[in-house]
Amino acid sequence: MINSPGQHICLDDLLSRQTSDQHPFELLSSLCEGAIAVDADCRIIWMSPKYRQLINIPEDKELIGTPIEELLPTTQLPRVLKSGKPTFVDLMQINRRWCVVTRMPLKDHDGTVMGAIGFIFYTELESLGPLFDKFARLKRQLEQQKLIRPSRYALDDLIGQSSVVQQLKRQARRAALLDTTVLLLGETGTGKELLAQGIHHASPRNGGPFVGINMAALPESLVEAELFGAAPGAYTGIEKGGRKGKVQLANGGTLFLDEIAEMPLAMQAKLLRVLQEREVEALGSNSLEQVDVRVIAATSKNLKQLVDEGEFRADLYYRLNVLPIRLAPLRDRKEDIPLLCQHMLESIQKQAQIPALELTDSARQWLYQYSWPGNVRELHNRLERGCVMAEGSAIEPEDLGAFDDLPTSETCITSFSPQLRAPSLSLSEIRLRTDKIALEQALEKTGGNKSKTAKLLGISRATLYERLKKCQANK
Ligand SMILES: Nc1ncnc2c1ncn2[C@@H]1O[C@H](COP(=O)(O)OP(=O)(O)OP(=O)(O)O)[C@@H](O)[C@H]1O
Repeated sequence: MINSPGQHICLDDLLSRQTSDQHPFELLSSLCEGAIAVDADCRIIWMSPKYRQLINIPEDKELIGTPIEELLPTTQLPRVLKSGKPTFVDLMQINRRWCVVTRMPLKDHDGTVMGAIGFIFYTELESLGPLFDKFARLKRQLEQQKLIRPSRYALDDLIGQSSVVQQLKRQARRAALLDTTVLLLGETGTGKELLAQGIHHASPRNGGPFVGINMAALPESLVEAELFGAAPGAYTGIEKGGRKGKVQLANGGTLFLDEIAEMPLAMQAKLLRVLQEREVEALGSNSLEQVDVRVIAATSKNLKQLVDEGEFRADLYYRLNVLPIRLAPLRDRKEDIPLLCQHMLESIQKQAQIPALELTDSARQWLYQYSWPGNVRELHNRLERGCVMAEGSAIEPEDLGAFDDLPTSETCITSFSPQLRAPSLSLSEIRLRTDKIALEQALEKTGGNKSKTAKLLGISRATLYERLKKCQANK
């Protein structure tokens, strides 16, 4: 999605162009595959005939005044209204069809947002085939390059004010000055790779390469050649002059071995030789090559236990465990969450070029009480999701997926609602009935006001309309 803050359509200018036989919006509509306009309350004020056809609305059905979310629950026009900023070239699914859309705010001469208009430019995405192909090619290249990762981060990029993070940075700075092997221990997503890059960056080796390899991402048959290289003729298809392994590529710098516990036992012996003798023997070669690498290994597993179970070589374990550094899980340093959120939201919004979005108080509270099994990576992913799902100018808990994994409230409701006690009900039927009871009660409380009902239930208006529709369809 691309957007640009300064662009909008001036409603007054548009209306002044009205001729007796042509509505001003129709002029715009002739330029595209369909268009829809809403007022400042998000109610439909106009829809082009082509748009009607696309969403299968009969010509004689009156739509003026209908809240757009009733018709299109996933519409992004409310967001454009709130932010006052356009979004250019976004993909949207309308009636199971992907379309390229552009949305613009409608403003008066004073710059007040009076409404918003959405245009569909392409419904036949085949014409965009070359663009999708290019995207797929770049994605493939990126995935291949994930095996060799340059050092992009310094220790200052490690965000956190908590005493554990401050201590971690001190340990890392000391480790950077020594040239010994470092073993990073921590759950997935705690920042082990980030720390490895930071250590390399702060070390005297920072002029040399940082070569990362993820042992879990390599099929066992490729490990030897990828890691230690292959001599010419070692196997069919090998390059003429042989192939350098990651160990040779890291010469003079740092080799980061991620998920070291996944390294096959036979390869562990070869790695030990690199650590002890500083020499490497390429696959199919009978000569040894001197290398000067500093190894930083990382694991989320209990390596000592793997040693006891015979899954990991004891001698390698002791060689790697010279300087162990443990990274705390996010649930043990929740005081870092606000600062992490601030940095991550800024970077996500800058990268996606979307307007700034705040977290609501309830979203902040949820972030604080959640247990974070996926640690900082999960926090980043949830914030990214929040930026995509949020409909207004703030991110709500449900935009972060707060309720996705929770057992639904039916377990509580069944205890007091006799309608839900029938033993023959399936879980989805119970869920549907629970939703229905909650919706009916909330609508009654708010006198049928949908915005207030959504707020009361802690869901967006789009979700409310979606649930109402589902309940109606399953009456
Ligand atoms: N303290 C931190 N400050 C800023 N970003 C962080 C921090 N910790 C982790 N991240 C970010 O979280 C994501 C995951 O971090 P990283 O890949 O270093 O974790 P990991 O422990 O190596 O995970 P895995 O074991 O699954 O490979 C990355 O995008 C990283 O930049």
